[in-house]
Amino acid sequence: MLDRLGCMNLNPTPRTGHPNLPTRFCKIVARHAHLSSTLHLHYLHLHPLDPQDPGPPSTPPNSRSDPPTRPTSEHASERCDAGVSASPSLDNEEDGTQTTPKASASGAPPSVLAVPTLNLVGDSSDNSTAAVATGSPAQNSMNGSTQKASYTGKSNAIPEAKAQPPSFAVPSSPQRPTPSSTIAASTPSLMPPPPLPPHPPSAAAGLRVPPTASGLSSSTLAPTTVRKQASRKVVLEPGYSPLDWAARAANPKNQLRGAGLPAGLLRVTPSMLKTQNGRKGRDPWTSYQGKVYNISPYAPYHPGGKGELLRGAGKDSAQLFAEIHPWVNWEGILGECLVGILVSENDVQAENSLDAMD
Ligand code: HEM
Repeated sequence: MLDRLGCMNLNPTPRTGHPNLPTRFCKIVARHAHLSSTLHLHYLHLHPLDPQDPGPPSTPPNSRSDPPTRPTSEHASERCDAGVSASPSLDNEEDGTQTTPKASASGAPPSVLAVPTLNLVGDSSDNSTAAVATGSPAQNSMNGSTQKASYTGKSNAIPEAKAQPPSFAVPSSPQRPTPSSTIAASTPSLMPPPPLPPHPPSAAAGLRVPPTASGLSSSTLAPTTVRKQASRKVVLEPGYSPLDWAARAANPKNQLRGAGLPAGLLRVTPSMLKTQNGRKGRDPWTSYQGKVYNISPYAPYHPGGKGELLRGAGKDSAQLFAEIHPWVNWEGILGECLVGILVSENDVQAENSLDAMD
């Protein structure tokens, strides 16, 4: 009877949606051979899903006479496992030596029994037979020629094919023997592996400074440390802050140019400027951009100290000023201290000669 079950499992059942069901069922039967009669009934109840299966036999299964040498559990399991693909053994049972009718063949025409026998060998046109051999619905969608290549058509090769299902030739890229390709080869979706990501640029290439037309090198572009000099500001006396100076400069009565000067701007020669150095009771004057300023009133307000400011007395202070604090608004601070304009010695001599002619 178990042998009959194995034979019945050979029938292709693509409509069931679970092609592996017969195989699993046979294994269960092999483990529980003592319940074989009951399971047989269950199977016969499920079996009519096969359109070619006429359904349960007209006679009760237990009324049949099983062959005396077959009903062992091991043999049943072997036949079940092999029965998925072992159609040649079925042929042996279908020959004239087998007198007992098969369970699935009860009332079925001989063509039904011939279905499993033919198609492992080479009938590529019958995909349903190949589905029996593989037991996978997804594999059923594959063409039969591939399965034919896997099954050599010899009965002794069938158990090996069962133990290791045929590979359906999804050519995994030899350049990428990755697990993803293996999965793609074994899964029914057959989705190709994702493309390799582009190689990221190397760190050296990303950090390299491209050559420039100006010829700057990486050492030139390297951050330089700005060395900050210590402040040379002095502590001013109370009442001599920048705001105090601004308040004093805003009052024209303070006469920041100096006492005793004419109302207009003086024409100051370098020799005259040189004598205005702050000594001998003379106010210190300095020139800046062609103009002469009396720096005497600003000296106590100078943040850098009086001594620093008087370094420019009697001469031009443009260079010193630019070296120390070019951002300072000279004219804005010393505008009210303007004495005159700087002229050359020749210009003064010519002017004096003209005055003499008059
Ligand atoms: C001979 C020319 C001068 C010298 C040698 C000189 C020197 C200095 C020095 C050493 C400092 C301190 C800088 C620091 O370390 O913070 C200073 C600050 C200052 N000087 Fe002069 N100075 C001169 C002319 C002037 C003039 C003519 C003015 C005004 C028009 C002026 C306005 C200032 C101001 C406003 C500061 C403060 C700058 C700041 O707060 O950063 N200096 N000066």
